[in-house]
Amino acid sequence: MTAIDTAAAPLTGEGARTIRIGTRASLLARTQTDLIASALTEAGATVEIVTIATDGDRSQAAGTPIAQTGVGVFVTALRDAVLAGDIDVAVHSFKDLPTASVAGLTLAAVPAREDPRDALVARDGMVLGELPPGAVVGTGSPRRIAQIAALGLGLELVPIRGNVDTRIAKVTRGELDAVVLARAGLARLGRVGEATEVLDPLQVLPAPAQGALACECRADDAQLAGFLRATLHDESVAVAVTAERSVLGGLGSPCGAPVGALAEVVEDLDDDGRVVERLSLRAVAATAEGALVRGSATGETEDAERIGRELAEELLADGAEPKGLAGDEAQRSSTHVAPGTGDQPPPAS
Ligand SMILES: NCc1[nH]cc(CCC(=O)O)c1CC(=O)O
Repeated sequence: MTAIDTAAAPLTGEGARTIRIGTRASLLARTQTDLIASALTEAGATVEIVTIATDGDRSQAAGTPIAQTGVGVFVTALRDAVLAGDIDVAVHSFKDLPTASVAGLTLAAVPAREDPRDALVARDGMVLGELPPGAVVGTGSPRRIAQIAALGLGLELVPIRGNVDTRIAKVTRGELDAVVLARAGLARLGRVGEATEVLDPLQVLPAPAQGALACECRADDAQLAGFLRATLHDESVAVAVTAERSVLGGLGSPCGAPVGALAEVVEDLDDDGRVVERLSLRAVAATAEGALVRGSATGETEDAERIGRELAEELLADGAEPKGLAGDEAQRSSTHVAPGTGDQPPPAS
């Protein structure tokens, strides 16, 4: 790790240092990074966007199946660039981050979240319930597969990868009857109008942290971390995402396992009729047989981590598989996570 003298120059005003923000090359990643860059510029900072080609992007371009590209490929290159001092900030889709923290990096800000739900893009404007039995639905995510299969609609679920545009094009071209995607990706790309249904979390819970972003910087760059937090951070989102990811961690599952979780900070009345914030959390996990177990919990916002972990314990007691197979959508890499091996790094998704 290179030691960098960052404290000398201010972040705004006369003689300000330029904040270099790293992004993956995909249109969605660049759009998300632009959003963050605009907010920082608005706050008076000078920013530069640096595109980092990740191993995942390179192998995708070369046509390598995701199962051979290893874990965390979409995240590691960005993190390495921050640690090396090539960039100052990494903007990630939060749901792609492994639950383990990385030495030398700090999660400086969790910005406002997009609608976290999943969306269906189907031919002829259909919703899930209108698709005929045998209709072919593209999704490589074990979480989506488990929950959609459980609806008992007789749909054929087929693996699919690629960016948002590639996936929707398979429906437009008639190769698939429908695809399931994160609504947040569609919204950020200005294509939410192409969704034919937004899936009800009562039926399909989104991936932990879906729709949220994570802004990381070097842990020793306290000046920047403080600025990112002051400018971008949304504490309610951070609390919700903490609870959701704690379910994943509590199950011992890598991100991308067949685990759904959705938390919200809601207003409630305490015993004296005062308005208080409370955390509400729902989660779903698959059993080894592919059945679903569901649970929910509420509590104090400051207990987010414990609430998530305890809900995970309940799900385990109800038969949830302790370690699901890896891979939410593009990150599918089930060949990398052998059941029972406890010491592998968690794959990203
Ligand atoms: N696993 C890939 C991935 N990571 C983040 C998003 C979408 C944006 C988000 O969830 O914040 C997607 C695509 C998808 O699931 O459709």
